[in-house]
Amino acid sequence: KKTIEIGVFTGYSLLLTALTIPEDGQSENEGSFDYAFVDADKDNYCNYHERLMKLLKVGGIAVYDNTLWGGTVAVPEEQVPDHFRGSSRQAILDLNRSLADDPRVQLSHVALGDGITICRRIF
Ligand SMILES: C[S@@+](CC[C@H](N)C(=O)[O-])C[C@H]1O[C@@H](n2cnc3c(N)ncnc32)[C@H](O)[C@@H]1O
Repeated sequence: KKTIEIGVFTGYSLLLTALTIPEDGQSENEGSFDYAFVDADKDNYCNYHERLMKLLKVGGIAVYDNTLWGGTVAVPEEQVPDHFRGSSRQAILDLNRSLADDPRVQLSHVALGDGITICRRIF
């Protein structure tokens, strides 16, 4: 019912969320969000994750977009095309590693679009 989105742009993904939440859905407060969708500046994904671990309730879901980064997260460094290189790709690699090591969440990676990672806060 309570959702937050970081990186709204056209509002396309936010609209999908808005159409899905119940009529009495709303947005605010620490430890109380059911759902978060993150599709903003990749350099801050790890920071957003730390904030969301406080904002989400236990059992709440955070979804991170672009976690395949064009598939280059699974490509040897020397084979990554130049236009995929840079701080954003490094930030996605850092996020993927830190989520895999994060005992606060259960993870599911979905190879949909540019990759989404679904995290459920478990404590
Ligand atoms: C890829 S777009 C998001 C697309 C959106 N999910 C949609 O369905 O249209 C990324 C958005 O993140 C925003 N953004 C970038 N850095 C941000 C920041 N530090 N804080 C909040 N939003 C940010 C950009 O302005 C842009 O609107």
